[in-house]
Amino acid sequence: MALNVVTALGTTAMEFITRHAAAIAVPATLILALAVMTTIIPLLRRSQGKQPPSLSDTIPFVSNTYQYILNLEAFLARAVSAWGLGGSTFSAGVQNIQLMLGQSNDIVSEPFMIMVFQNMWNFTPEDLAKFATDKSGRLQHPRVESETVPDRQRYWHGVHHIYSEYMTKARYSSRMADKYADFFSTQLAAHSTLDEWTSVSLFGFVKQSMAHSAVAALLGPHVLGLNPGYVDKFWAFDDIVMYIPFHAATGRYLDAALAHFDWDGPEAASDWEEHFGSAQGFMSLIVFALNANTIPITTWALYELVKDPALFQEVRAEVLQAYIVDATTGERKIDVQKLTALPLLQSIYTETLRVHMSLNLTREVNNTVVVEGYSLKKGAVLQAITQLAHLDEATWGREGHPASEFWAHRHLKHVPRLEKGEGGSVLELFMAGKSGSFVPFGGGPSICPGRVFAKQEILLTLVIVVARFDVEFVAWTKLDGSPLDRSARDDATYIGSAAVPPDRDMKLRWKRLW
Ligand code: HEM
Repeated sequence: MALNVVTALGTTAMEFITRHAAAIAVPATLILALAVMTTIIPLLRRSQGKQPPSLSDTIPFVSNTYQYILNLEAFLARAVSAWGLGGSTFSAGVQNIQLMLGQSNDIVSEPFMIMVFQNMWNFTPEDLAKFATDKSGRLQHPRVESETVPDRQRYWHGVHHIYSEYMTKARYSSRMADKYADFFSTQLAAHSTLDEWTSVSLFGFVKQSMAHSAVAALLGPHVLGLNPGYVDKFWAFDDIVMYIPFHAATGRYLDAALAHFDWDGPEAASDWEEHFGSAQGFMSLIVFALNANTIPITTWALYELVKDPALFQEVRAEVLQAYIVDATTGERKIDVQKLTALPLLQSIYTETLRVHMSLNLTREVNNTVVVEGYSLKKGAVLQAITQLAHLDEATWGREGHPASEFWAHRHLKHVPRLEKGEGGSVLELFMAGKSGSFVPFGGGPSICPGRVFAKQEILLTLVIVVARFDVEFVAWTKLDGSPLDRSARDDATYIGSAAVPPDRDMKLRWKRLW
């Protein structure tokens, strides 16, 4: 049962947790153990026995709050084992996830997004009020009760329209991906030498160079020139340390972009313009921090490749097929269409997202719905925990390769070449029947609109490094570069909220081949 029901603040256990955590600074693990033992475990047992609890019994926490006072990593690990997911129990969970993430007016994401706009994105009260009063929904047709709302006051639909018309369209994301590949190649050239070995701290390098290149591709390069240290401010924001300087820096970029942009000129109709970046860049500002997902995922994939030289060579042989030679310039270029069809690379991408994406997808009940006999009333908050779906042993486990571990070949199968009469077999990506168990980008009207670009960005980064560099592992270090004798693990502070970055850096040496 990967559907987690959360009531609003005010349930008894929640009050207990918040009051005691604040007043007597009880260690987080103790509070967690108490919450799990006294409330959650009995509820889980009961729910397995199919006796619907009353709403006042529902699992008592609110993710934002418990993230700060409880040990969410330990809680989720406990939940995975306590639920004992597998077989028919989990297939019920998958249906619940699909129900929750579907295109429905009964279960919606808007109240959660308003909380995010207010707490993370510094929306003015006026703008917040516009979104809060628009009940017409995100879809093209307004909800029945809002049919008279004029189009220009359908703010949610406006945002959704930009996502679907610009962010997810291949025309724009491919243009942005091309720009990204150019910027990233320039970064790589500046941090390596042809035919000579250079030392690099991989995570530190990827954090700077990928963020720099993605920002330049998304918003145009001027944001970086106008704001020295923009990427550092972004990471400080990501740590929720200094978010005001980051918003101020973005504001400076917007002011300058608006001052320089010629709305009547040819740029107004182009796919990519240097002041605004792509047409999607402007509207993507409010969710820019989500770009942080691509960098941890790419870093983990690179860690796996560097740790395993045989896998590195296998991937290199595959990705070289995605390069084409430009007939006019003689330069080698990546064919993005070919890239997204390479089975091993896709399996590694899927596997990295499966293992390291940890987000509690959140929705609110808008009209009463009945789920497996549980009546969920308006205002109840629902969470689908990606980790429960992604780490389910029955769905993902293979002999010698438990679901909790990365395995590059997990999503591949050999398909006979019979139709071509050539004999033998080819490798193909195999995800049949697993879509409900793999939700790194969420679903429904709120599904991540950056997913097309994100995939291109991640795959391009992996291909460029693997094809053009010889790489040797040197040592694991702490994030500040100091020595350490253990390998990287998920940084527990990100569990439940995003793609989880590694808690350690990898020192390596690399040599650029071309
Ligand atoms: C590996 C990379 C990424 C992952 C795993 C990821 C994941 C997600 C998830 C899980 C959501 C919430 C979906 C839901 O509630 O159903 C989301 C929302 C969003 N993402 Fe991404 N994301 C990634 C990259 C990106 C990029 C590169 C962009 C922008 C270019 C982006 C823009 C957004 C936006 C705008 C939303 C909010 C959608 C809304 O208004 O509801 N994401 N993302």
